[in-house]
Amino acid sequence: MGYADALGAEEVEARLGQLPGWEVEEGRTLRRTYRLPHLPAAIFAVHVAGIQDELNHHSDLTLGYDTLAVAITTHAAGGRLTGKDFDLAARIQAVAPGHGAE
Ligand SMILES: C[C@H](O)[C@H](O)[C@H]1CNC2=NC(N)=NC(=O)C2=N1
Repeated sequence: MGYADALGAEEVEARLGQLPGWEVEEGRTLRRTYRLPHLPAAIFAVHVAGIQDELNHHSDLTLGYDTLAVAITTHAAGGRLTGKDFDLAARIQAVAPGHGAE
């Protein structure tokens, strides 16, 4: 199985278990909305954008007044979930506390 092949339901659940606060929508999209009450959400968005370019894997980001909503799927897998989606989410999750994102 290649790295960008769609994951099975069991593997999706296992990997989701490592990402508190994230949810899977319709088995196809990995989502989390962060709230940033103290620091600018836009700075967090720029940091996320840099990680995405480094990984060459990109989410849809929605910037709000004090929120950043992240939605991740793999277009090359027909909009299904792959290991790349979970790896990106884990990288975002790792830097979120430094931005006061909760
Ligand atoms: C050519 C380049 O590798 C592709 O377009 C990449 C870029 N970022 C991507 N991001 C996501 N989420 N899915 C993709 O299939 C994808 N493909």
